[in-house]
Amino acid sequence: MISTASRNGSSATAVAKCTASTTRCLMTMAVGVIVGIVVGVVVPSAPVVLSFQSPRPTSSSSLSSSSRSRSRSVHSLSSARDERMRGGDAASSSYDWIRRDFEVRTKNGNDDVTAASSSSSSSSVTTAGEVPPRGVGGMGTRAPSTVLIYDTTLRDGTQMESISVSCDDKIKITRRLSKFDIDYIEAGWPGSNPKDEEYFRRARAELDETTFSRLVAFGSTRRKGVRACDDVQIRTLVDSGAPTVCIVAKAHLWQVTDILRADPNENLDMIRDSVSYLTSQGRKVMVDLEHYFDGHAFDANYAYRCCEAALDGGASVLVMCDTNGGSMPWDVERIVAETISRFGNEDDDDNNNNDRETTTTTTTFGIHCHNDCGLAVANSLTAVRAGVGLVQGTINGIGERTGNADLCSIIPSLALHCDVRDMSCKDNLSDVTSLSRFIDETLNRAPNTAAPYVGASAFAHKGGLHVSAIERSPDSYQHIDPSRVGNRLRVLISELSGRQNILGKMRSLDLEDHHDDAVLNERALVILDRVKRLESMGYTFEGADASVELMILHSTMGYCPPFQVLDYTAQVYDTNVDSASRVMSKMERRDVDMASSLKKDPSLARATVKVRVLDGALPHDGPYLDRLEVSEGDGPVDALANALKKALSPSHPELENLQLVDYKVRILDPESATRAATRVMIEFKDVDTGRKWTTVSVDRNIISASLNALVDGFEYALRDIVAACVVDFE
Ligand SMILES: CC(=O)SCCNC(=O)CCNC(=O)[C@H](O)C(C)(C)COP(=O)(O)OP(=O)(O)OC[C@H]1O[C@@H](n2cnc3c(N)ncnc32)[C@H](O)[C@@H]1OP(=O)(O)O
Ligand SMILES: CC(C)C(=O)C(=O)O
Repeated sequence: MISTASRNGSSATAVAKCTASTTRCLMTMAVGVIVGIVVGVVVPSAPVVLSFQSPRPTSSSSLSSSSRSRSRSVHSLSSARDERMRGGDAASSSYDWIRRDFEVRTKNGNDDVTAASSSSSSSSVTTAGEVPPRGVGGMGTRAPSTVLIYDTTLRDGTQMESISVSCDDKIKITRRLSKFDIDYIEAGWPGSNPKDEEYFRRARAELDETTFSRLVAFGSTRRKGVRACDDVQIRTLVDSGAPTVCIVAKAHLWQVTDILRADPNENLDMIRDSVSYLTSQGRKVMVDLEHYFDGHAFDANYAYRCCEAALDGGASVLVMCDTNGGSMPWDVERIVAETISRFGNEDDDDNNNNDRETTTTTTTFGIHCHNDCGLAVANSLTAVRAGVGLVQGTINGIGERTGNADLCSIIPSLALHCDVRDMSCKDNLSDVTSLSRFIDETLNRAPNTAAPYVGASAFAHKGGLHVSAIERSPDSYQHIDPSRVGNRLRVLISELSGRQNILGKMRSLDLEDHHDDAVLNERALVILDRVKRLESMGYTFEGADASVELMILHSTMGYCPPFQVLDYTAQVYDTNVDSASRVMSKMERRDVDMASSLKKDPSLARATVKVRVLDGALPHDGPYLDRLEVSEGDGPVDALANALKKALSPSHPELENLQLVDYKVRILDPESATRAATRVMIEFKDVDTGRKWTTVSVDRNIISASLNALVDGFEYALRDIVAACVVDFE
């Protein structure tokens, strides 16, 4: 009932004989290897057999002996080209990305970016080797020297679409924020739901006198017509046990009359009574003045009366909120400055009392911004410049609608670009990237790779001109040293790369097997040319570091891949055929197929893989063995991966730790329908070390593209062995 066919690759004979001296090169003959594949989908009366021949793409093929000699003969290239290559002054550049990072700054005895910029800002002339000033710095005279950070990830953050956090995760996040020395953690609204009530019960034990952060319970002013002491919601705030409570109060006259539908004076009473009752219960009270900026524009006097009511009640922090996120930075600056000059303590140097332990006397002003115009961070920093001493925000900027001000941008900006001297979490700045990723991970969100400071792309350099410049000084295209926020510089390889992208990558891999710059340059140009050509065919290398690394390894003298696929077959069986040959309806058939694929029936696909594999220890003149294995799987790619692992593991048991974690397929020219070129990207993980890497391959045959991406992934897993080969060679 099942019929299949296989076809041996012609390469088997091409590499059949090898002596010890030729062993080194044997595995490098992958170019031109023809592998055969058969995909057979069998139905009872009419077996269908599709067969393809697909050469292994040359992206990860090794440098053949002829191409090696090409690499050796680069000195003979035209002198004009040599000149161009040498123009890069490669001999004098160390290109040691991380270690040399900001060497210039430390050489000048100045390790502080802010100080560097402000201290030298009067001079516009720099001498060679000096990092020029950024031009502006500091926050002006009204900015306080101390800024308190108030995190509302667990309250406003959870008001974002698609975010929901369990009580356990809330506790986990609280611990992590406290470890970062966040001053205040607003963790929920105990009057809102049982989960938040439970959270406060449990969190009391977590955040006690010994922990740095102060826990805040959030709520609102009392309801109309109810005494504060009788208001159920206010009661839950007290019962939460949180030492600090923050209540939202309407500060916009129109919102009061038309939305809350309260008398303006009653709203003032609601604010005053609520604050006063909560302070009488021993709580430190903060008031979030909702719609403050719009309310100020509508009727500044009423907005001020709301401030007065809160102060009368004994509030210690007044937070001005840009609730709808529509305020411009200049309006924020003006309104904050006007408010602080009206209510701030003129005798206080900072116009603010930013002592987080204070419960009465002078007032701290705070800011809470939403990101509806993409200005939440700018508005928050502007408010600090105008005098506020407490900034509310969330990790990664999550929050209602388009989110809140992102503390992962605000904290580093205050620490590195402004004159804020005193901020509790400043000493933990290098932990901010890890904090950001922890929150995304816990909330099950895909990280924003372009996030300032903490995103994976925040210090990733792609354009050739940029990379060539940062080779001379990372300052040329970076506003800070990434390590200050726990991030790292990355160089991406793509069709927009220049020679320096490749050279940088080669050096970062420590594969400088040749000390002649001209040879390295030429090799970089060959690889660059190849990258550009392959990307024009649909490859994309910037997300496939492992394939890039292998391409470089394959161009390195002395490199021999640890194995080579000689041929393979992949077969797909249809075991759901009704033996009585009953004709099934389309729907019926689909149900049967779906049921069996969900059962994960491993006999649905079968693959064979024949490999020539380096067996034994280094140096690499150990024996090469041919091994043929067959495996089944949930589909042809799964079966191929299993067969490959089975064939290689006896020689390389470390491959048992290899796990496929992602498999992405993209059709590149959909107009070609089923003939379309397919890009396959596979992500692998070493379960032992947790390390991940991604490979890419493109082919019109999806099975072939998949196999090639698999081969790269397996070869990459063995790169330490092959890297040792390279060093051994010279
Ligand atoms: C700008 C902000 O982000 S504020 C925080 C917003 N966050 C949330 O709303 C999340 C948690 N919310 C909840 O769980 C619920 O909405 C609750 C428990 C607070 C209230 O639920 P309910 O009692 O069913 O009321 P509902 O949500 O339908 O309406 C809100 C009520 O609060 C009133 N209200 C709104 N703001 C205030 C305020 N500052 N002070 C007093 N009452 C207020 C509204 O007028 C309305 O009362 P009304 O219908 O009598 O006029
Ligand atoms: C409750 C306050 C702080 C709020 O979320 C807002 O006004 O946006």
